[in-house]
Amino acid sequence: MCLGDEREVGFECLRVRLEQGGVGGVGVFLCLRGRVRHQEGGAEHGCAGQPSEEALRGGTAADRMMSHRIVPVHVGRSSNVHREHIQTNRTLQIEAVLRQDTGGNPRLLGAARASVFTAREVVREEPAGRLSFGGRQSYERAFTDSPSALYERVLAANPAPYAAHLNLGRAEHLVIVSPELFVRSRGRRIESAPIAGTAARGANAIEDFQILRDLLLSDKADSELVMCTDVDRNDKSLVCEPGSVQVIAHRDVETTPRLMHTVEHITGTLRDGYSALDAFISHMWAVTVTGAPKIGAMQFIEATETSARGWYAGAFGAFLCNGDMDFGITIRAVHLVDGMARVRAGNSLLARSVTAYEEAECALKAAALLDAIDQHPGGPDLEVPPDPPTPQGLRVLIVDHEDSFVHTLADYFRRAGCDTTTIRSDRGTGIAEAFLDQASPDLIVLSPGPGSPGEFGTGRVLAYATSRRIPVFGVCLGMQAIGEYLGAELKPLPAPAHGVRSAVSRIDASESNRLAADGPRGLDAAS
Ligand SMILES: C=C(O[C@@H]1C=C(C(=O)O)C=C[C@H]1O)C(=O)O
Repeated sequence: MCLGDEREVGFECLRVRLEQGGVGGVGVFLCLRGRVRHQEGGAEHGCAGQPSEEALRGGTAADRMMSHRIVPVHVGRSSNVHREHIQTNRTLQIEAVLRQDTGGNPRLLGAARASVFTAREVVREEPAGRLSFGGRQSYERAFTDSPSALYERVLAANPAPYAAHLNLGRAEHLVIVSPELFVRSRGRRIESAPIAGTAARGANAIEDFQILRDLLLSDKADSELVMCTDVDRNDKSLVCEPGSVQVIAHRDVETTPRLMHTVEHITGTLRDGYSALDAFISHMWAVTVTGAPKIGAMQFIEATETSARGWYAGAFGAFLCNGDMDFGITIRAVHLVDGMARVRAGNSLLARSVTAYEEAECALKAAALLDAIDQHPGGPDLEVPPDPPTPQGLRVLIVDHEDSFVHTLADYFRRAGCDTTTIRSDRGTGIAEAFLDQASPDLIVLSPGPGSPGEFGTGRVLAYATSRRIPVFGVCLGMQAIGEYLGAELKPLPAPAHGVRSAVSRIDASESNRLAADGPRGLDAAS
């Protein structure tokens, strides 16, 4: 299928091919260009169909196998969808915007012109409460690797619900790991899931939680998503039964290994006379990659994006023989052509957007892909920090006082290369000396536990360790046991603190030396 100057012509081509039907195969696999800009001088080619001989000769076997085929199938009847033409609006002249943005700096105005991020200056002109889309950040690298090898690397690092390696012919490839559903249908039910609101994942679950909390509390992310939802509901109302359009999830959270997003899920039931293809057309182009209100946002894109989007922000997926369809949005995609790998990224912009943040967000979205490109055999080596030296073979005996951190503790010691044994301490009697002799530990770790040390006969283990000069490390109840053994008095806290989150503060070296010199008597055992 070719989308040329007129989208309608393109869709009629598609419709004709779909309605030919009757040819074997499972469905029509499509990848649509995400351009909203008209191309002077005629139609574009190579969006689908058989790849050229030239393309088939190049690349690995896997690259060649990824060549896609169009198989006509029947998916439904003709469209009644009302279509609107996109008017080209060039009142905001790109050059003027760039000059304003760069203050006429020739370095920025020169070769980097196409990647200068001008969104804020332009958006500032926009009425508040309007969502525009900045799809202008483009990153590129020389690329000589195999496209299928890149796909495997990218996918392994970024598992995604909409992933594909498409051989587009003429040695042009797309590698896509998109998190975003464009629109899908199952029978009469259609569904989309606009994403707006992005943050980098934290280093661990605790950081993730804080980042997620900030994202959910972000007014800006909320406004972006709500505006997207309004447009998406509007898209659905064009083809759905009255009253059937529903937001079934609001600001749901979806994560990829490097990012977290807030997402809506919106469903509707197709009206009689409309097919999956109508649903596809009515959602074009997805609000999350254009903006709101849609037509004005597309005019903004026309006027301000300095290069045509090409495949970026289009859609890829399949129309199936049973009339269903499932399409993802072509974002998080690497476009491979002419020995270059290009990654484009964009984001939602509001009048209150701050350029630096938006720029950083684009870079963040592209980073996982760029890292995978850079890892190719001829690319720069990834810096892998050497493992810290680990004390091999130290025998650690962990005395278990019925606590829920015992095996976590053991895991820490194992990670450090220790040979770890865990033994449950009998209540009242502790650990038999014969066992301690047999274990012959280099370190004894007294675990946390409920109650007080005396209940576990910890004194017996400590006496054993002292007599043989074996170091002891105590955690919580274990530490209290050491304190009590050395004569400290234990007092209960005013209120139970088990399982309650509390701040941990770091004390400096002089403070810890003072505490050590004062001995455990100076400590409130509960602190
Ligand atoms: C357009 C992109 O991302 C879109 C914009 C998002 C946002 O503004 O937070 C999130 C996901 C996508 O809908 C992209 O990755 O290039």
